[in-house]
Amino acid sequence: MKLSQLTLYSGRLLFSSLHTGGRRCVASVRSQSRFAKDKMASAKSSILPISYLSQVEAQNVDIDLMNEFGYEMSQLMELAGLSCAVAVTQQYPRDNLTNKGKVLVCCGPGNNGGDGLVCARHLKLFGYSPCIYYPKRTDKPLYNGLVKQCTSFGVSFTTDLTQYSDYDLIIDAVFGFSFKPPTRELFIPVMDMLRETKVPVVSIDVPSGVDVDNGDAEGLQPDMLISLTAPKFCSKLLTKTHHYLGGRFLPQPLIDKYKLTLPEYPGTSLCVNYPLLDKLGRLPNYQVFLLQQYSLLTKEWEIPRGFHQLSN
Ligand SMILES: NC(=O)C1=CN([C@@H]2O[C@H](COP(=O)(O)OP(=O)(O)OC[C@H]3O[C@@H](n4cnc5c(N)ncnc54)[C@H](OP(=O)(O)O)[C@@H]3O)[C@@H](O)[C@H]2O)[C@H](O)CC1
Ligand SMILES: [K+]
Repeated sequence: MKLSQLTLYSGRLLFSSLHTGGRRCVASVRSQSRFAKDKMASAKSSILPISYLSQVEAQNVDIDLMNEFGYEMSQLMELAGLSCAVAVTQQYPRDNLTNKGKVLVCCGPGNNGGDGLVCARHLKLFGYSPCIYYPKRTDKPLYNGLVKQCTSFGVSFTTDLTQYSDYDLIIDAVFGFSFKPPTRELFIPVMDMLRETKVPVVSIDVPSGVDVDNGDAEGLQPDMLISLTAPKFCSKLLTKTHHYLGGRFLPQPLIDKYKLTLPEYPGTSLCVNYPLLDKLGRLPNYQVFLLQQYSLLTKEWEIPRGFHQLSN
């Protein structure tokens, strides 16, 4: 099945041209296609792409959350790490995985690593078998507590990166939005492993090792990215990556202050699956395909909540 053009307009999913091998599919979209043309002829599309944050903005949002809104870092980290664990269960349900959820969680020295420790604990609670690689531990009460919690929950730790192909998934919680290239020596083995492995890699907040503002076309291209609060500019290069937004803790005044356009979280969800755009601001093909499958399956032509309108 080949979809050659898709337009999202006024909250409805409109197919303007669909080529398919199945007659039933052709018939079922024809009336929608006519509807799409009528609508398009009479109206102008509105554009609501997701907002991106620079490195400095992301750091300022963090500071504002704590200084202006009374959050503690441990609260933010708990919500961030939990949303990552939930997103992983949605994208990679445990029972679909060959080793029933063996996950290597690679944690760095900063808060991104802290998110990884929280995520590992929740994955354990969700029935996965996480194992943590944590080469540079931070001796602060927050991190010592997170390590203790993981140990108490029976999460194991490893210093061995050679057996990575035994895992179903690898979580990249090495560096987040404060990373400054180049990568220092201690982290080169884990960065090499993340780039080379064929095991799906899930990056928390940003793909580790890439320039947060400019990205890196040669850098890590994870299979899944969970952006926290809002995606960072570097994620614009990740057009084949499953993308989720997590960290549901932004108060409206901060959304307004940073002029953020973000998808709505459905109901009580802690994360939302949301497409990243390609360089030209279009949906990448696989996301189009998912939307199309959703519509054909459910016969609903409304965009699932969380998918915003995109321009022509
Ligand atoms: N508001 C939110 O969205 C929240 C996000 N959270 C998560 O926090 C990270 C950002 O955390 P931060 O501690 O500021 O930064 P990092 O985790 O990216 O890493 C900083 C540490 O990494 C070291 N570093 C930096 N560059 C390099 C390098 N090239 N090689 C080796 N090590 C490097 C840095 O060392 P310094 O010596 O330079 O200080 C730090 O040790 C965000 O991305 C989210 O994942 C919060 O959990 C909740 C709120
Ligand atoms: K990361």
